[in-house]
Amino acid sequence: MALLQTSGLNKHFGGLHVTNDVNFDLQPGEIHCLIGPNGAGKSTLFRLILGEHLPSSGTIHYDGTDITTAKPFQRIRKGISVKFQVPGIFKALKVRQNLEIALQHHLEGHSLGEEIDRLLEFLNLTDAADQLAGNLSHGQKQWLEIGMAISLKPKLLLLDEPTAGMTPDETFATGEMVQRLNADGVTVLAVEHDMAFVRQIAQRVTVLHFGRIFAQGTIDDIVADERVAAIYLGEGHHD
Ligand SMILES: Nc1ncnc2c1ncn2[C@@H]1O[C@H](COP(=O)(O)OP(=O)(O)OP(=O)(O)O)[C@@H](O)[C@H]1O
Repeated sequence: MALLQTSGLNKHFGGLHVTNDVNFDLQPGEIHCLIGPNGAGKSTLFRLILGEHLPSSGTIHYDGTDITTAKPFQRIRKGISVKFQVPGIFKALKVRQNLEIALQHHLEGHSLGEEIDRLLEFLNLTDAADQLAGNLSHGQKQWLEIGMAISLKPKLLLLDEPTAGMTPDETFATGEMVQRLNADGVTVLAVEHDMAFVRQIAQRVTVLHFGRIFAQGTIDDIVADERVAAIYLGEGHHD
């Protein structure tokens, strides 16, 4: 059974039909990348899954229950977590303190310290633990964001362009991080423009175009699909 399934999902903003009859599934344990030209409706589909938008019609099932109208916090409680592009870290606090805030609701004392150390190591941030978060490099800030998002031990992690603005080395390290998370059982859905990163992590790729699922398959299927190449033609580089 799918971990997440959207059925006949539609979203209109006034006269604009941004999500168009989307039947999209995520299988438990997969890393899935969502790609498509600018304005294809990727962010809108994310926000529908998170409950930040409600669909105009259609349903969303997650982990055996209908969450179509569930509030965002109810979805978070069910194990859906997100890392957006816009930083949500506390820049004036140390890296360690940021993780402490994220973790303190469900851990305390000794186990809190241990979990922070484990997360710091996982995020390649052990050496930066006592730096102010605002002084981290761009890539390190994104990793701290990922740390905040995974502190709740989600079943499903949504990543919105996780490598935007990163150096190739940071991008590759992020891919390894996502793969380690996935090896721990986390299902991942990433919106991403960097095809090298998509190739590194994706087990399955969905292409959205004008709000519809245009193609789906492995990265090799997608790269070999001339129809997919055609929809990107004429589009400037996006990053
Ligand atoms: N709240 C909103 N109100 C009105 N129109 C919206 C709203 N959110 C998105 N749109 C429109 O829906 C379309 C799809 O936007 P969306 O951000 O989902 O695309 P995207 O594939 O994520 O694009 P990008 O790759 O540029 O981030 C765009 O035309 C956008 O202007």
